[in-house]
Amino acid sequence: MSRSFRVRGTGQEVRALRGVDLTVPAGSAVGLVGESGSGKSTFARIVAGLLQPSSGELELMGTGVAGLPERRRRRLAAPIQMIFQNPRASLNPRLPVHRCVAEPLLAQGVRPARQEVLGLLDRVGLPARVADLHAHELSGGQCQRVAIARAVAGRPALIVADEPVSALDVSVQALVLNLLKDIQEESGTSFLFISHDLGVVRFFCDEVNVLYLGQIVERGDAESVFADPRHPYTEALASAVPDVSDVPDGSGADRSRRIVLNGEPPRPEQPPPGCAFHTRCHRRIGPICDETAPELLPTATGLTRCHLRA
Ligand SMILES: Nc1ncnc2c1ncn2[C@@H]1O[C@H](COP(=O)(O)OP(=O)(O)OP(=O)(O)O)[C@@H](O)[C@H]1O
Repeated sequence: MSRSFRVRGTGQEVRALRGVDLTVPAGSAVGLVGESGSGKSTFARIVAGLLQPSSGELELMGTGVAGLPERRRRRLAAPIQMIFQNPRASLNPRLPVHRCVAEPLLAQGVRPARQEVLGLLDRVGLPARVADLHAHELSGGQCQRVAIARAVAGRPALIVADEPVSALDVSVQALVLNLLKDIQEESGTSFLFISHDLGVVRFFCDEVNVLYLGQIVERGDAESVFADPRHPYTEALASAVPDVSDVPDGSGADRSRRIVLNGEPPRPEQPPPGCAFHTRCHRRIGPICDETAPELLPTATGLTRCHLRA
């Protein structure tokens, strides 16, 4: 699917997504990784029904949603829950925590018993007293736990987690990630997991999709994409992930292997001709990269969009 925006003032068109085709199979965790502006949130918002694609179609549980009456579309989308980057902003500040958590159930016409809500809070590691507090009385990590309790309350088929740990302190990130992983493994809920951090996506996901300027440039199972990246952009992302086994004192990344990309990503309203990545690529092989857009083609382990490694 594709999605464009008109920039106010200039009237220029931003092609935020350019033919992104992605499936989240039941029970699996699919990751979408890329820099800021690559189109990750646009994709998440389309899946969550907050935005329409400009072309292409979203299918939920095998049914295309385009042209469906609103009530039917809502019913199809009911088993989808979102977890956002900013946990405090995603909770209604006027409601106590127990009401925030109960929201998806109330939307389904079910009024949960207090005990059920306390059980959900317990599942995300929060004590019962938190139920009567408001978002402003909680830490960022606690807010994200509440948001997770709310997301799982209605037993969703799919959770779209858009940068769920990026706004949290590093010390809390691992706790929240482990919690999400436990939930995924216990409940079999499918996840579309979005992050700019390939290390986080590798930990969480079965399959990884790498997005660059609104296009998927690599897809494969998480371990192969990380250990044997086929696209130079993925290679650079992977090299930035600290590998404690690389350095004698185990303190962080081996900087000698780190690939630093040249410059900022090009502006999405003016993507470069040829391969969109050629302006920053450390493996550019010649004019073909500057002039001809590579297709997303199969490799031994997945798909890649690169003249060099297809
Ligand atoms: N409503 C909008 N109007 C105009 N341009 C938009 C709109 N929403 C997104 N864009 C543009 O689309 C491109 C993709 O944005 P998107 O937020 O999907 O990227 P992202 O990968 O999620 O980045 P970030 O991590 O910074 O949120 C960006 O260039 C952004 O400026």
